[in-house]
Amino acid sequence: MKITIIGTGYVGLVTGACLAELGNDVFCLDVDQRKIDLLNNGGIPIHEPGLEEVVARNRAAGRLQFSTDVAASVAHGQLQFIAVGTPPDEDGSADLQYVLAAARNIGRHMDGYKVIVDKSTVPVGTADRVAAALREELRHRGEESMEFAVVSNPEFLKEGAAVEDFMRPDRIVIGHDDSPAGQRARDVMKLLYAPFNRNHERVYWMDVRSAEFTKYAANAMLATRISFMNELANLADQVGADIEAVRHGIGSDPRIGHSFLYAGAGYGGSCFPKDVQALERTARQYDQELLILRAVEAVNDRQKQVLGRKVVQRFGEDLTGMTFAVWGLAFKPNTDDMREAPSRVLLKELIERGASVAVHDPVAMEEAQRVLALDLSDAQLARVAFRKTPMEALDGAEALVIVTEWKAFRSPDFEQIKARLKHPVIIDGRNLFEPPLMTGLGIEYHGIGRSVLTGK
Ligand SMILES: NC(=O)C1=CN([C@@H]2O[C@H](COP(=O)(O)OP(=O)(O)OC[C@H]3O[C@@H](n4cnc5c(N)ncnc54)[C@H](O)[C@@H]3O)[C@@H](O)[C@H]2O)C=CC1
Ligand SMILES: O=C(O)[C@H]1O[C@H](OP(=O)(O)OP(=O)(O)OC[C@H]2O[C@@H](n3ccc(=O)[nH]c3=O)[C@H](O)[C@@H]2O)[C@H](O)[C@@H](O)[C@@H]1O
Repeated sequence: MKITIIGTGYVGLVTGACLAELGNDVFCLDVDQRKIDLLNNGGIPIHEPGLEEVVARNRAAGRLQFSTDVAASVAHGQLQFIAVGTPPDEDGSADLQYVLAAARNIGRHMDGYKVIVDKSTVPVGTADRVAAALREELRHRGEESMEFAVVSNPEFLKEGAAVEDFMRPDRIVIGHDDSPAGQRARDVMKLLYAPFNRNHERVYWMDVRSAEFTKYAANAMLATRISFMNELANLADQVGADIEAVRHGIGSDPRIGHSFLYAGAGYGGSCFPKDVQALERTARQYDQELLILRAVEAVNDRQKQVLGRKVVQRFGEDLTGMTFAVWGLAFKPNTDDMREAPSRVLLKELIERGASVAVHDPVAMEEAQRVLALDLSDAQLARVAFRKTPMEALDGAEALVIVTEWKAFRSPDFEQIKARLKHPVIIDGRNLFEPPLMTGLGIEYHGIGRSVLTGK
């Protein structure tokens, strides 16, 4: 099928590349000329396992092209995926300016039936606004009778596993209306997703508003589980229980399940924080307050400070003259994404208390330099040393603080850690190690919600 993807970011690029991999003819559009040039020169703007190979293979096969040419992009696909950003507005609601701009571009150039697919995460009711923007453009052209349908097809992929998630989705949610154009769109979408739906009934058909809502409900539920566990972990620290034992204990109940129950340094990334806020904002527009989600957000803001708090408890409020080693900067492993990363809150706190930091991340160091320049003053940034290896970050540091659970951090040489640090102290925001093992190695270990095992 001929498909246009508008917005070549995380979601757009992965969607475009994966649909091309299945034999479709895909045209990826972006307004960012540098991004398009990079892709046309064989580069990849994001770190995402497996993506580079899929893009290269399909470009070479002539099934995947990148361009900034709007008219050509509209002409190309009967399916027009909108995968542009929906960042938070000042009040926390989703900013729809890029989505609506994309819709208007389609309306300005289309010359026959199109299926517009809202892939971006957008508030309930957005499909109607997309349709209205498009219709207005058609009216300007005197083409108001031209047929189109807007369907909602939210994306559930995770960064760091995006290609895998897209190719083997747990579910595909598609919302369409019952008009003739909507029914026709359903047939087009059915054909598109047929390869994903061979053995299992993975596609959930519903009305458009329910599909839009499903995306927010999913992210809000996942964020709720994390905040719930983080809050209990802090209590476990107080009462002398082990949150990891508790996690196993409750996860074995199939009604609860094991996934997404890891206590840690708080959730970050481009989606949970913004989507929780946007759903709260939608509720407020209907004079309703989502009390649970307000708490989820507040707990997460507090949890992002947990590592700083543990450093202060151990080393005092004034950290002047001290250096701390920090492993992991990205908001999660296998990505270079630093959006809303808990490491940013930790680094700011340590530096404001007078400390210096020596940091290492396997892939996010370049991106970290960029975002930390926004978070910190020049003088503060001068106190951040970027180290090539995890071990180099340890030299002369008071303690090691772990923020991101990269695989490469899971089996370090503990003797070397002890030898390089001033004190054998690990403050672990992701519970990577077993506390009794650490004690046996002579390491003072501070996990999240595990104080019973360390006597801290
Ligand atoms: N990043 C993720 O893991 C996931 C993101 N989403 C949602 O997908 C949407 C996109 O997110 P990302 O891909 O992360 O954003 P992104 O910021 O990586 O990419 C968006 C792209 O759209 C381009 N763009 C903006 N306006 C445009 C226009 N009028 N025409 C063409 N291109 C335009 C931008 O230049 C940028 O390259 C958001 O709504 C997000 O919430 C959903 C699931 C997963
Ligand atoms: O809408 C989106 O953009 C995406 O948001 C999340 O994906 P993502 O943000 O890439 O990453 P996650 O793996 O969900 O992790 C989010 C944050 O939660 C934290 N987390 C996750 C799981 C857990 O048990 N504990 C925990 O603290 C991670 O460290 C990370 O900071 C969802 O998992 C995807 O399904 C969704 O498509």
